[in-house]
Amino acid sequence: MSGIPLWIVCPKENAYPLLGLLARNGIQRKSKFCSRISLSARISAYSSAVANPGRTSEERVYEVVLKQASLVREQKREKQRALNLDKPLEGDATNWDLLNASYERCGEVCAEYAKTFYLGTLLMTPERRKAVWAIYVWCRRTDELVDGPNASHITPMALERWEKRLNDLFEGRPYDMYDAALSDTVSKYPVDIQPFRDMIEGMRLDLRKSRYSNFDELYLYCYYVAGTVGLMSVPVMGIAPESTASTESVYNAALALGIANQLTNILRDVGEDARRGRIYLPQDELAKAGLSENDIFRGRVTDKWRSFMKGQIKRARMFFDEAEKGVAELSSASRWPVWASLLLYKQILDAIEANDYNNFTKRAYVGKAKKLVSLPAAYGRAIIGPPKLDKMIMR
Ligand SMILES: CC(C)=CCC/C(C)=C/CC/C(C)=C/CC/C(C)=C/[C@@H]1[C@@H](COP(=O)(O)OP(=O)(O)O)[C@]1(C)CC/C=C(\C)CC/C=C(\C)CCC=C(C)C
Ligand SMILES: [Mn+2]
Repeated sequence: MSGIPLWIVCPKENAYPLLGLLARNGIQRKSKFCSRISLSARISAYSSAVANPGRTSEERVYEVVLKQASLVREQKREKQRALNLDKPLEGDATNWDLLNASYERCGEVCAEYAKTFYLGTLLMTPERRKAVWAIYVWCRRTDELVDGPNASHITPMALERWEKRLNDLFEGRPYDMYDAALSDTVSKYPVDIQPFRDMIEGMRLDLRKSRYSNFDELYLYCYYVAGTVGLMSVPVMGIAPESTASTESVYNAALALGIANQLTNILRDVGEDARRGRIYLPQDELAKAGLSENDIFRGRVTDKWRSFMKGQIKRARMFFDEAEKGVAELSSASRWPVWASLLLYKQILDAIEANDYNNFTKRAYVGKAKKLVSLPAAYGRAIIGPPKLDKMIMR
């Protein structure tokens, strides 16, 4: 990534496995009148046999959702701290200038790599916007480790050093100016380190694994590399004060958006990934559809392939649907960028269909005109806030 130094030092201290078993899902109002069918129940119709006889990946990931949600509730109770969020940074003038310069650099990187998203962040309060930029840059740098120009030199040891560096910045010892911005952000917002560690775990997975036996394995990968982004972002973007949804259910929607985006990314990039020897699609589902690895490497669009792709697209859309239920619960200024990115990414699925499911040699992309139309559409949705509890009860 241009302009971002990727040197990393120090050995790893600890890895952090996912733990836990819990029930979940749907936007749960803080009312007993509203219940929903769980996402997992509906998704399982599209996920063939789950290989893991114990907990599913979804159950394991939900532990992280609950932990993050409880951190947010804890912080809500610390009223004074919450009041400080939009106050100027503390410390002497030099530190303050340096920190501001760090945040500005994060904003520049964000503007360069994700223009639409950057524009959306300009609607947020200055403090929230800077914090989202800092998270964006850390995610981008982490992704660049395994996906960027230096990716062939990246070893598990380099990822260990990156994780050590993450631990240090969470403890207030940043290595460089981008880290300094994130270090400041995580000291001010109730952001847990777990999703950050898990994203690094996703990069480790990318180094050692190029096949996924079933959807359960793929789900975990999608959580690591993208669901984590949702969990990192919500504490900063904030939940609307008038929201009656439970914190967990908003985090669940955020997780669903990350999963939906990553599934879409995988469906878009089937050909490109195959050329790198990677097949992210669940092997058991491919076999069930009568498709072999060679069919993918040869890249022929057959009826079997079309029918397989229809099922995959349907599942990705279910995750988008789940995510959509949560966007209205976010703080008003954060809804627009989230809607914009959701609508834009979801249209990649339409583009795959429009390409007659040829995701081997044709890249599905959303043209400028469609992008432009999506922005006011996103704005229209963003002005709708959380449903009122009395209306929910009457339904
Ligand atoms: C508003 C908004 C989108 C906020 C998120 C900002 C943020 C911190 C983004 C970081 C993204 C990033 C650099 C992730 C690193 C891993 C990665 C590249 C994941 C893939 C993204 C797409 O990138 P791209 O198309 O460039 O992929 P290639 O590198 O070219 O292959 C991902 C597919 C996933 C990114 C995941 C999200 C953007 C999830 C966003 C979820 C929320 C913001 C939660 C919203 C809240 C509710 C309640 C729905
Ligand atoms: Mn990538």
